[in-house]
Amino acid sequence: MQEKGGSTLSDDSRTKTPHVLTVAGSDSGAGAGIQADLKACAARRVYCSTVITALTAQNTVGVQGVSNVPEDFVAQQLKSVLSDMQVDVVKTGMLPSVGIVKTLCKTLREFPVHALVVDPVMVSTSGDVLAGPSILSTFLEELLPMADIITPNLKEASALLNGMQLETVDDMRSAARLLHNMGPKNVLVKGGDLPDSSDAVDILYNGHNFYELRSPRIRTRNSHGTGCSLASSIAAEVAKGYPMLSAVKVAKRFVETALDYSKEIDIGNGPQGPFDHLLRLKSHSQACHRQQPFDPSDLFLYAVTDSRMNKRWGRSIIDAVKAAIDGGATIIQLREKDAETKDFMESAKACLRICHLHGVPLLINDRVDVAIACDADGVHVGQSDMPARVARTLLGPEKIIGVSCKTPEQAEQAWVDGADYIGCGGVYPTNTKENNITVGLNGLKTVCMASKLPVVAIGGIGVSNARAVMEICASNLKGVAVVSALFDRECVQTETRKLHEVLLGSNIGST
Ligand SMILES: Nc1ncnc2c1ncn2[C@@H]1O[C@H](COP(=O)(O)OP(=O)(O)OP(=O)(O)O)[C@@H](O)[C@H]1O
Ligand SMILES: Cc1ncc(CO)c(N)n1
Ligand SMILES: [Mg+2]
Repeated sequence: MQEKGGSTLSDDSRTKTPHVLTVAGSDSGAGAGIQADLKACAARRVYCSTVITALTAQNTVGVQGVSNVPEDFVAQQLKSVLSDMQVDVVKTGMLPSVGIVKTLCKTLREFPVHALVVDPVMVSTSGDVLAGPSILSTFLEELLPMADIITPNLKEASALLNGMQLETVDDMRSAARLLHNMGPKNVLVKGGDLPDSSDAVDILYNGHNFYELRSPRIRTRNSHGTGCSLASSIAAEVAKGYPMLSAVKVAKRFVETALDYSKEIDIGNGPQGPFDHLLRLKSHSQACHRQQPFDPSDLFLYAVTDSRMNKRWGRSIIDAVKAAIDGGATIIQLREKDAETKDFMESAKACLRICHLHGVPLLINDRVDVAIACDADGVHVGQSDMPARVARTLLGPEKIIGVSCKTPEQAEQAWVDGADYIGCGGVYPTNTKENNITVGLNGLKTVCMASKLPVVAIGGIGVSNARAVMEICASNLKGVAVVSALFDRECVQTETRKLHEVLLGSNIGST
């Protein structure tokens, strides 16, 4: 065992994080270059270090300026990274001078890596020159023979082949074969710019077989940086250990998915906008749905729907939610144990619109997938559902997570796992849950005292006993959660209103 930074991990027990080093130019608009590489690697879950070869002043209109990084400073960056970090794959983008290409090749001979992905960037889609023809011979003589794959677009393939005309998929095949003769193990000729093609067609050639990779062409303005992102994603998959053909297929599918997700993004006034690698950006109207972070006072009157009760009373889940909100419910949880997933998603989306219109948060019971798919405000999980810590990594920091707890130990775990509140019960016996152990008012009080989180009481609570529950006088008991007392009744709105009045008269209502 070796002492390392205070820990006693031996070297072979350190897990290896796949690592791509990108050697490329900065794009100030952040759609392409280093910035695209970082985002693509993050999206593909691979660590990415960066050696910057040039700064470009660039936006969605074009490239307004270029300033090369001095060759010896590129060398210094390369050495800093490669001498310390375990890089699996080097990916190159903009290499603006012969000196920089030579420096890179020399350093790679000194610090060999598992694979080299070369995106022979020369001209941006806007038509601006990023690496002039003077570098062609160094590319051909030194860099290409070291590459595991090169990924030229049509113009770049043509430039590397002395101006050969490339207009059809057959031309792309010929180009791939000729480029392969120059030494790289694989050649991917990208057809993003192929005229009149309803598909995005790329040709991969490994010296033995041709693979025609097709995906539907996404109709979008936001395709700036597709080339850089594709090459980085290939590097990321190779760094994980995938063979080249799988890596290219996954990378292409990734670019396609991100382009499709990003169709509506509106950044910049030029002809080619950036896309969203992380599939996370939202439009302003979507982002405004629910501005407030979780407020524990929302737990005041917590209505939990029940599909069987709705069926018994012949009401839709949407009508049930509407009536509860009209009666004064302050938060809604959809608990649909029997619904088909597709129906559940549709109803959840409709309920979400209603809840947001009234500023009421909507949580989904148990089904983290449904919560993510319809962008609900959060989830409520039980002790045998997905652990709150896992739900938190899936849902992100801003969503609400509640956990059912009966004991102080469970309440402590919910806190450690990053939950926002706990639901404690059953306080009283209930027929909503079979074989449910009742904790009683004493159990509720014990959990409240032990919990660092706000608590909502649940189980057999209604108009007749809500006051007694609130009178246990725990400052973190913020409200009551109810199912039958609202939804197993003729008029949901009336029952909710009655309960609301009782709660207002209790000590939390008055504080
Ligand atoms: N509209 C589109 N829909 C789907 N896939 C696309 C689209 N445009 C490009 N692609 C794919 O994206 C990848 C990059 O191809 P492209 O030919 O655009 O590279 P490039 O010109 O080097 O990119 P850049 O715009 O960064 O310079 C390829 O796999 C290509 O098939
Ligand atoms: C910095 C940089 N690298 C690569 C490209 C090619 O998309 C670009 N436009 N800018
Ligand atoms: Mg292009």
